[in-house]
Amino acid sequence: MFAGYESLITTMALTGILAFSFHVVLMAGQLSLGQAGFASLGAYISTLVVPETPLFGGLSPVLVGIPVGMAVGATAAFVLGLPVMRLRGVFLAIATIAFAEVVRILMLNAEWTNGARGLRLERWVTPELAWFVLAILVYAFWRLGPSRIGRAFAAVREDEVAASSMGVDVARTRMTSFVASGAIAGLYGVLFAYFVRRIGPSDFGFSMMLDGLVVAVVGGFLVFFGPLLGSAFITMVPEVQRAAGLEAGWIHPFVTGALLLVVILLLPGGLSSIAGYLHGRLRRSPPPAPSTGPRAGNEPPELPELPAADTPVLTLNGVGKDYGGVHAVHDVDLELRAGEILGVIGPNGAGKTTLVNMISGHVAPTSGDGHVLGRKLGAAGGAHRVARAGVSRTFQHSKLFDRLSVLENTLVGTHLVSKPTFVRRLLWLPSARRDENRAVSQARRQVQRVGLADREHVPAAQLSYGDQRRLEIARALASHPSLLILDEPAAGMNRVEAAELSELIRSLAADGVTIMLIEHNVHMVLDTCTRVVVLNFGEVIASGPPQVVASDPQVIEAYLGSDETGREHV
Ligand SMILES: Nc1ncnc2c1ncn2[C@@H]1O[C@H](COP(=O)(O)OP(=O)(O)OP(=O)(O)O)[C@@H](O)[C@H]1O
Repeated sequence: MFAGYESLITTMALTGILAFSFHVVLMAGQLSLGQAGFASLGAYISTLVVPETPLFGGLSPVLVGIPVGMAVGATAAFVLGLPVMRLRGVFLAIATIAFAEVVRILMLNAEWTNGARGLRLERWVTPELAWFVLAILVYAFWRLGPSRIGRAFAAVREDEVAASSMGVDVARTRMTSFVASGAIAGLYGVLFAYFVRRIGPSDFGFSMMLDGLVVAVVGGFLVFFGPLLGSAFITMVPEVQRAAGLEAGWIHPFVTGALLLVVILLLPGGLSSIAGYLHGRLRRSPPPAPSTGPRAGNEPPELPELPAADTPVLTLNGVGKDYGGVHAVHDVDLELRAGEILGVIGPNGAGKTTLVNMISGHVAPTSGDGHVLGRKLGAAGGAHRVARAGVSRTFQHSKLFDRLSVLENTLVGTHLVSKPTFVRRLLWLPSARRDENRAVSQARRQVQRVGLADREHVPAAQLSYGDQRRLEIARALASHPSLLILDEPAAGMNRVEAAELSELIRSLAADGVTIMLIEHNVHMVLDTCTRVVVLNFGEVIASGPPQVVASDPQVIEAYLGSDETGREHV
């Protein structure tokens, strides 16, 4: 069927498959290069089980090896992931390269692998089979993108701290993408082995890692068809070279390297981002929501009850946090009851952000104890578990997912109130669409609530500063929090915008949300809050109704009357 081109066509598909094993970790913001090791283990171990004759009905024996190779790759990734998943960036890359090298040396010295001479195998992989497997992968990644786990990958890639405060279990999400990468690399290993007919340890060396990475990066990891484009492009380089009569061996690596450089410098989203750009330009109407979009009559997901008015939401007893010799927060006692709007004010460096970081689980206290929504402060598990208890927050310095749109950012916020959809999306089950629509509906409500409905498809990075603050609030609201912590939400807003924000906060409290507002805009705090706490040098120096606190001489001395803060005075 592909007379004369079988090799080229199969190589293109196999390269695409290899690139997907890099794509899935890049999607979650990780640079792993251990795929050569997973592929090697998958390939060698599958040779122990793949029969030497066709299966019943003439099916390719490699079909037996595929699940084995995938299971081996996934298991190896899981075992390796346990120690290395705590590493980031270049350290993760180095650790995974070391793993691949260890596997290569083991295979080189083992007897059953035939050492450097390698193993001779039958060719059981046809172009049709290779492309069939690649098509399944493309389909799976297409369905993955707008699913709940796909959004979690994107959130972890864009900002791990923000992702965890939306309830995304960052460690688990990173491990999931790593194990998926191992499974796909194992799959590649099996197909590669039964295509080239002879495998040796050197086939799974550094150049294989680089090839896979280059294809994934050149194709682009923000769009599901990136590896497909990348492999088509890179595989064609030697063909074009041959057609042009350029036989020199250095041309291929040179062109590949140059291409990688051009993409990194000029096209960080890879070749597939051009397609995405053209798609956006050609479309007159705004692009659709990342999932199927809500339909008339869509209900938001089932949301848990908020705590009844006046029940304790937060209790702190003598809580403190030291950084070396700095007492960022010292001996703070605080109680917050459902329905309250608590303002926290104080000069720069007073400890406000450290206090909320302890409450939201991003920082562990060094002294004292406390409970937030029934969860012990500083308990193991991290910020995503605090979020699961019902705490949601914004950050002093915006932590938006810059490359995601307004709606996509807010959809990540629905993580805790939506259901996993990936497997059901693969099977095209109507319940997956219904659940996605519910999540979109929940997200849209929050986007509307903060006044960003007309910008829901704009990437977060392109919003004005004030709109970014609003988007952070929408994203925090999407999880239907019992306690909403707003860290300087009015920073950069003008008086009108701040007044609108104040109105929004009051309406949220009227709906039963308990709010903690850290703000330097004292007018706004006094207008909005039911109670105010003043921090100075990490300690509470005043607490009570806004007007009482505002006239406290100690507060005037420490904060309100001090010109050095440069803040608005009462
Ligand atoms: N990670 C850290 N390591 C060392 N010191 C820190 C750290 N985080 C905060 N601090 C110190 O703790 C103190 C309190 O800082 P924090 O950011 O909580 O104050 P803040 O009231 O939020 O200030 P601002 O209004 O400027 O945001 C400051 O002295 C700060 O330098």
